[in-house]
Amino acid sequence: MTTLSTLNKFKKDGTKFTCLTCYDAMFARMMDKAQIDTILIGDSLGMVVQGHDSTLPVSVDDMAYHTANIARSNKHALILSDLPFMSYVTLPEAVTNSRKLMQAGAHVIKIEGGSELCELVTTLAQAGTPTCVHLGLTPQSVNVFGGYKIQGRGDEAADKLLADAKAVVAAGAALLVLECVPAELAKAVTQAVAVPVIGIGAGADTDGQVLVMHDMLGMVHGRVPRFVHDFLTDERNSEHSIEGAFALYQQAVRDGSFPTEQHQFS
Ligand SMILES: Nc1nc(=O)c2c([nH]1)NC[C@@H]1CN(c3ccc(C(=O)N[C@@H](CCC(=O)O)C(=O)O)cc3)CN21
Ligand SMILES: CC(C)C(=O)C(=O)O
Ligand SMILES: [Mg+2]
Repeated sequence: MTTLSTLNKFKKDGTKFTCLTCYDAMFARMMDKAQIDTILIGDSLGMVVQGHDSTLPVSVDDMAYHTANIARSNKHALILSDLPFMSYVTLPEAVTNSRKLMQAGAHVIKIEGGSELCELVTTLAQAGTPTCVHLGLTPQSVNVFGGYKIQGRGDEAADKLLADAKAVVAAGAALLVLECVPAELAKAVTQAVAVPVIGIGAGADTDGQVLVMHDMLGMVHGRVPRFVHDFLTDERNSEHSIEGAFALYQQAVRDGSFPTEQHQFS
């Protein structure tokens, strides 16, 4: 069973670990077989499951439903669940909604933002709920960014992201996710904080990697993001099976063959 202690040990050892998004039982069982280290019930389910064009319509009840599906079906992975859009603006709301996801089976609550989350991070940690803070391209702010665009480019933006990362870790964040930031910045953040850092489109030097499951099985709607690799049709997955794709992803992240330079931004 993977715990936060396992991931902290991985960071110390330099053992790279995996995360995949998952929303239902059968895939969760296959991820258990492939020994995927951590699972994220991502609010990306709004796009890949519900058919919306952003993550904004997803509700806390949706997240709790999918979290419970996974918690019943996978006993190996550490389970992270996203608090969805506008469900953690005020402290009381954030606490109520975190409780729903923890009681549905999450082990860690993931929230998007920077140093403005510090008070919430501390409150949840004191109440027994570890947090993962998602920085960089935070999809719940797509309307602020004006699209899904790389973040943290330029000295000022990079300095702000590094300061945000340090602040939330000082406040008690247990994990970080860095999405679509230059690889050099992701490396600097990973070295600057004591907690494990999970990257997507953030280069090979973060402690862990995450992908949306559908993407890594070659099911992409629209343009294929740079950080996606299709592990289903990869020749190393000779049977082109779903379980083989999960196992290959686990192996490729562990042995450092994924991600490569073609999956990152500079
Ligand atoms: N299926 C899926 N995969 C994801 O990775 C994902 C979701 N859905 N939904 C929520 C967010 C949205 N994400 C996205 C979506 C698109 C790009 C994208 O097209 N990125 C461009 C970079 C643009 C730039 O250069 O600034 C790319 O080429 O990767 C990135 C992240 C990541 N998340
Ligand atoms: C892309 C990952 C990190 C995520 O937040 C999601 O799947 O919702
Ligand atoms: Mg998300």
